[in-house]
Amino acid sequence: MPSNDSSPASALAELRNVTFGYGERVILRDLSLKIPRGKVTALMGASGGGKTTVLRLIGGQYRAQQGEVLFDHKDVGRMDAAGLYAARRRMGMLFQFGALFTDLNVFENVAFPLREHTDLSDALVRDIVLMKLHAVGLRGARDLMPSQISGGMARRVALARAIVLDPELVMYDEPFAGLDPISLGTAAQLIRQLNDAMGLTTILVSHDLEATFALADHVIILGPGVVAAQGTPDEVRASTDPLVHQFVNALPTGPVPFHYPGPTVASDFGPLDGRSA
Ligand SMILES: Nc1ncnc2c1ncn2[C@@H]1O[C@H](COP(=O)(O)OP(=O)(O)OP(=O)(O)O)[C@@H](O)[C@H]1O
Repeated sequence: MPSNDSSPASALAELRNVTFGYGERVILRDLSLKIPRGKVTALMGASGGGKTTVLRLIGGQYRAQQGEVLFDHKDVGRMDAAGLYAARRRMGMLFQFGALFTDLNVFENVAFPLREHTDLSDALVRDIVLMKLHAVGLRGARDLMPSQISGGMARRVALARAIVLDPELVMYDEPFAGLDPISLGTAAQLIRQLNDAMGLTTILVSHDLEATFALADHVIILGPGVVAAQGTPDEVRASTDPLVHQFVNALPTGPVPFHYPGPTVASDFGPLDGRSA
């Protein structure tokens, strides 16, 4: 049953006044948000708003230019290589499209993080991999190659791989992209079940409003670089913020601009120097 508890003590990850840009272009401006422990938090918002960037900051792939990115109360941006490696060991990630290694079979794809990060015996690796594959309904598909399974199955293999190290935090970046409705429903149910059965904390970046609102305990809508709304799915749905209204009602017009920022129309289409209009 979804519940909502975002008291400070229960945050597993947190951004405090984070400013981050790629080069000159500022993507996140003084952004603060909390990822409550044990919950499924959906991070949503218009394309390019910085959702994947937030995951990359929590995962330590990038460092904030200002502010703190905390994982279990420690600043990821200040960790040395060993600290970061240890923190990442506690995180599972499924990045966009959850690509599998095409030259490894299903079993070896899921076993990969175990072989990289542990020196467990082959017998133990086999038991853990089969347990995770069982959890996603694919124990019987262990010997198949990625080319022999459907897109929905591949996503479930990627889910099994994301949780194979028994992470505390699992981050899914668009796990539903490109799935048919049945596979999408299965993936959504699995994300919920894995979160609850394994006592995980989940961050889910998704554009699928219906599936995500049905699944999440806590929803954060990012506007351009800031939190536009957060709360339970019902609270966010009821928000009167114009950007949130546009987003949850999938309206083509509103504060989210159609055009990527650039030169004015007049300067792009106006007369060229030396050319007659
Ligand atoms: N490595 C990079 N170098 C330069 N700019 C980048 C890089 N990665 C992302 N960006 C830019 O940063 C902005 C935010 O990107 P990000 O992927 O975090 O957004 P998003 O909200 O996840 O978008 P989407 O929903 O489309 O995946 C985008 O405008 C993107 O073009």
